[in-house]
Amino acid sequence: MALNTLKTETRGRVAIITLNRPDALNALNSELLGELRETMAKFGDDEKIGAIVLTGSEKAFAAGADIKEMQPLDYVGAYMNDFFEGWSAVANTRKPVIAAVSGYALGGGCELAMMCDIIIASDTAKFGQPEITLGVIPGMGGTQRLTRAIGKAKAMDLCLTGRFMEAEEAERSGLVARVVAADDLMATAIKAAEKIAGFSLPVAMMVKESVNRADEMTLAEGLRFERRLFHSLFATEDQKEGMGAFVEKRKAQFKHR
Ligand SMILES: CC(C)(O)CC(=O)SCCNC(=O)CCNC(=O)[C@H](O)C(C)(C)COP(=O)(O)OP(=O)(O)OC[C@H]1O[C@@H](n2cnc3c(N)ncnc32)[C@H](O)[C@@H]1OP(=O)(O)O
Repeated sequence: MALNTLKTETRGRVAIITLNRPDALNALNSELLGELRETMAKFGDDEKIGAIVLTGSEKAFAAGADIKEMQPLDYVGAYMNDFFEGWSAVANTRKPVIAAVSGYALGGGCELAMMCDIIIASDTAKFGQPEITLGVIPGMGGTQRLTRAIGKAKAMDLCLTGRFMEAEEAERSGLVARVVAADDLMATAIKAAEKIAGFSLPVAMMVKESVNRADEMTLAEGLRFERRLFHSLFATEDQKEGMGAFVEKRKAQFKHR
């Protein structure tokens, strides 16, 4: 498939997807969504890939959904097409995804970063949900995922004022896992992805699934869900290998089985 709005490459077991609409600060349009869905599905199905890094440009991870594409929408059109529902496929990617964020991550850009599992930001990153300035509210999860990530006080502040939050505040608030110098962003994100991809893939996928359940379940349900997944891992070769390697004082060689 020829890609117009993305670039992709693989490095060992890590896939790197770069948003590539430089003239529009990587604004998220339908074409980009289609290509991102296909690419995520392709890497999701590829047994040789253990983790994905999603990034943008130095100036913008993504400056939001494409306002020029949205502007002519009417209510019936938006409702009948369930506009933005397509992003659920990206959020539901089962392999670990790291967002490497530099520059603007606004509106849908911030929401896309929050669909990923770990956000690593450069010290130039700016996060925000400025939809209120356009006469709308966030529509790709901003009011929900941001509130879960940073709490009601900060989420209300960002969504109601539309102000941008610098990387340091984003890390302090719990949105961002790590902040690094801009020059180190990709190396740091790829190194973290390589680390994850070196572990057992089914185990990494179960970690992701179980942590994500914390947002959806009561504590009692979540603890039971986690424990059942834990029990199931004793049926895998990788549990035998991981624990065997520890006991034998050697490095584990996981087979993803
Ligand atoms: C998914 C939802 C429902 O939650 C909704 C959204 O995501 S709504 C969009 C939220 N995002 C925004 O409101 C940010 C819009 N962009 C900006 O405010 C500024 O571009 C900026 C502050 C990020 C950067 O400003 P500046 O450096 O001055 O660059 P510009 O000249 O403004 O932009 C360059 C170029 O990119 C186009 N652009 C930027 N953002 C978008 C966008 N979200 N959609 C479409 N196009 C965008 C901008 O129009 C410029 O292009 P030209 O007009 O020069 O062709």
